[in-house]
Amino acid sequence: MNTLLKQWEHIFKLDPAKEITDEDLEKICESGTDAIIVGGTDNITLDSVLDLLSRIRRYTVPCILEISSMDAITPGFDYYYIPMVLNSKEKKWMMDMQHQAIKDYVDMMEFSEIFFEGYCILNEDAKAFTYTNSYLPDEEDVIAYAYMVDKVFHLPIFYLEYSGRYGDPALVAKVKAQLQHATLFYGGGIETAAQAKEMKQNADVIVVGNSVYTNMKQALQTVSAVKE
Ligand SMILES: CC(C)=CCC/C(C)=C/CC/C(C)=C/CC/C(C)=C/CC/C(C)=C/CC/C(C)=C/CC/C(C)=C/COP(=O)(O)OP(=O)(O)O
Ligand SMILES: O=P(O)(O)OC[C@@H](O)CO
Ligand SMILES: [Mg+2]
Repeated sequence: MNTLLKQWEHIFKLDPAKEITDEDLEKICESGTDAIIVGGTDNITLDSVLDLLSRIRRYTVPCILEISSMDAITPGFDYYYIPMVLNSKEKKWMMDMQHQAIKDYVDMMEFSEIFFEGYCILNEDAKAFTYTNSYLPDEEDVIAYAYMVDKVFHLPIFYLEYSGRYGDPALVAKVKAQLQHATLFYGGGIETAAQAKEMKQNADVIVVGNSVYTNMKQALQTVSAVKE
């Protein structure tokens, strides 16, 4: 277990398919956030990942590649996060893509840098939801997935993903109560300091993505909101 995971509270997720100016990137990297995840669902190319990586590397903030495509895997990141989508209706998004990638990359995999994430995608309008052919689980399903991540698969991360929409704080609290080992990531629709604070009351780590591209000033305020 990487002890950093237990210390982190706030992460920005930057999408290589979206534009960000050098000035805004500097503000994000120097914001006091604990790490930057590079990731998104579609149009992720090796060139765009490498470009963003080299720009983030001007700063000391830890940089993680969240792998969504086999075409955009590259060395040079501090850590690699690998999603496994628990509520996909297709086994390939939970098991088969990861299985094939391990066959292809096993000789290059440094397991102390690689973290598998049990993903539960709860926003039907998120690209990742459609892309992975997921279904909408009810509360009992979500709690059971949390149990499986924590006690069956022993994954380091359970990721409650509402990408693009602010989620249900009460459900986050129930999931948190279920977890003894896994670190709980919450991501989705966090735009304000108040929302960041509310979700951080139960999630171990909050992830802020889209608001970097829609309201930078507010996005930056989410860092101090969880670290006060
Ligand atoms: C060369 C080298 C040193 C390699 C290092 C070794 C290494 C790390 C090898 C990798 C091994 C491995 C097991 C790879 C896995 C490969 C893979 C493609 C797995 C499938 C992942 C997956 C389930 C993808 C589906 C999409 C998804 C869940 C993406 C997660 C990110 C996410 C949810 C983004 C937000 O999406 P959304 O908001 O809906 O959309 P946009 O932001 O784009 O609008
Ligand atoms: O883009 P937002 O809605 O902030 O979500 C963050 C992250 O969980 C996306 O994978
Ligand atoms: Mg997004």
